[in-house]
Amino acid sequence: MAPHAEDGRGFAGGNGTGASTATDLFVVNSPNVEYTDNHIKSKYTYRTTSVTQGSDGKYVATPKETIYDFQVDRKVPKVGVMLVGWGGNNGSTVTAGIIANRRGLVWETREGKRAANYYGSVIMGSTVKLGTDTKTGKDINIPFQNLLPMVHPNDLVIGGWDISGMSIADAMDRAAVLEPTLKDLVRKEMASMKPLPSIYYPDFIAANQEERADNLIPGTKACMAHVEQIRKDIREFKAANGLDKVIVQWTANTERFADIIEGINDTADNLLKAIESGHEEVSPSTVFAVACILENAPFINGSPQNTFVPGAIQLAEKHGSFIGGDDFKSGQTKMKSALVDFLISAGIKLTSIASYNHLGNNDGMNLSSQRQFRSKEISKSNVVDDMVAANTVLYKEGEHPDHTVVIKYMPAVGDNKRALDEYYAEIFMGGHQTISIFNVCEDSLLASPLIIDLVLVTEMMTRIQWKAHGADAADAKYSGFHSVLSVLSFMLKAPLTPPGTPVINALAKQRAALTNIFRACVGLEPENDMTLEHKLF
Ligand SMILES: NC(=O)c1ccc[n+]([C@@H]2O[C@H](COP(=O)([O-])OP(=O)(O)OC[C@H]3O[C@@H](n4cnc5c(N)ncnc54)[C@H](O)[C@@H]3O)[C@@H](O)[C@H]2O)c1
Ligand SMILES: O=P([O-])([O-])O[C@@H]1[C@@H](O)[C@H](O)[C@@H](O)[C@H](O)[C@@H]1O
Repeated sequence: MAPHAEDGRGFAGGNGTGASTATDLFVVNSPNVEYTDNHIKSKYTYRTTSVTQGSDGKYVATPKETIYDFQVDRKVPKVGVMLVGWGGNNGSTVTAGIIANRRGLVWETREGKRAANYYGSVIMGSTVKLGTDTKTGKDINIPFQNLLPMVHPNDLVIGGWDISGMSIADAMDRAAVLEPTLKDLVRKEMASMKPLPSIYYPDFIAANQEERADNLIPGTKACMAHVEQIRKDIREFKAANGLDKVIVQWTANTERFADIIEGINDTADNLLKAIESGHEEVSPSTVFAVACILENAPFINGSPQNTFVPGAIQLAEKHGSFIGGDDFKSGQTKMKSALVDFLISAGIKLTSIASYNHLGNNDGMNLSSQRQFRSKEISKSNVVDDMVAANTVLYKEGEHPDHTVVIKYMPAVGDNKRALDEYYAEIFMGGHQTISIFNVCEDSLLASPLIIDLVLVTEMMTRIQWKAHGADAADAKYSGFHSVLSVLSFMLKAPLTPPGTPVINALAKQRAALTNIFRACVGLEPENDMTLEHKLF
């Protein structure tokens, strides 16, 4: 069958934007779920197990039920996404990809025709189990994008900033990621796309980035004028495109970590004062985060630096703005977060992980600078901590596998990042298992779908509200989720979580959390894979 563009709009109806809504594909038949013109309302019983430990050391496990009311706004808004670093490999590639999907493009390659798709997007390219067919007993799986009334990426309006003034068409050529035949089909549209000037504080990214910095807002350190300019840019982009909301993502270069300094970036008020006073330790990404928080535009950090200093998190909480991060989880780390989960939960004692990769794109060039590499080393190294700590059978308190991360800049391979990993483990009776992986990850083609997923999920979260259910909560008002969107963790290497809450890196758990929170919003139980209906008869 000739390839065709897969935009996942295969269902009739929808909300005018072409995207399907949950009611187009399924309806939940439950006394706990109510559909109105504007909302899906559900009463959801959240079941957990509380554990205490007696003086004898014995655990006591007590099942616990908490009832929530969820409310989902069914109106799919017109959404814009503004990328910081729009002219980069990721920014230009995701832009071309959305245009190609929107237009249903098919292009020639050496292996034959290829059609636009959203492979690599968990929302657009995967399915979730709705339930079991009462007649056949078989699973009924539906596209993830239809679980809730989500924005369709084809409808996203894209813009953004870059310190390089190159048009997005020229940036696409500079990135050298996409086939020439595809580039030719989108070039005209992208040639008219010009990134807005951005802020550039040289000390935060590698010196080798200076030569592309020709599209700048004046000033080389934080100031309120920069915050206000970014806020103005967001407002003007929103107005010019008739948008209902804007989501901002950092896909600009990896910055060095900022020092956390008491009195400077430890609280919201101190951070705002530090920006006003032009403190040199406030990074461009933190300035963007502050601007977005104050403009109530969700801000997602796709890079590993500590953009969200404590003051930024506190400011987001104070304003009820959404933030999320850090660092797209695209290739080597995504594989690691699944493989380590498998090994350790299978009772295999992983004792060392050697992760090496080399790449030749501009990201790699920036990371060839030690301080920027250090940011990436941190985000790539912490991904196993939760899985190790959870298995006290294999690991004593504080014991963990050796873990080395190496990144080398090798221009020749361009965006086709090579990831070489060795996993070494102890197995039964003194044996060892060695797993060696060679993984060519086309960096920007793996990251672009994550940028899309982060927009779609973040936007959906702005339309989900909750309140406690029950008589004593009769006057309770609906609220949004916590400002720090830990639900985004599936797409991120170093998931940011609300202060004091645990970080979950196991990939399967992250996906289950996302799926089951969305299921709860339509009154469906979490997927538990027990399939007792196939065992008890
Ligand atoms: N697979 C992946 O590609 C992947 C995975 C995880 C994280 N990341 C991170 O995503 C980011 C982008 O990756 P990329 O391959 O597109 O890199 P890139 O170097 O091609 O693009 C970064 C862009 O940011 C611009 N820039 C730098 N500082 C800026 C600022 N202050 N304001 C606006 N623009 C600025 C640069 O001019 C460049 O165009 C990097 O930080 C990278 O570490 C990428
Ligand atoms: O996501 P992942 O493949 O583990 O990590 C990748 C690194 O290996 C790579 O060096 C870097 O350039 C990318 O930005 C990305 O962070």
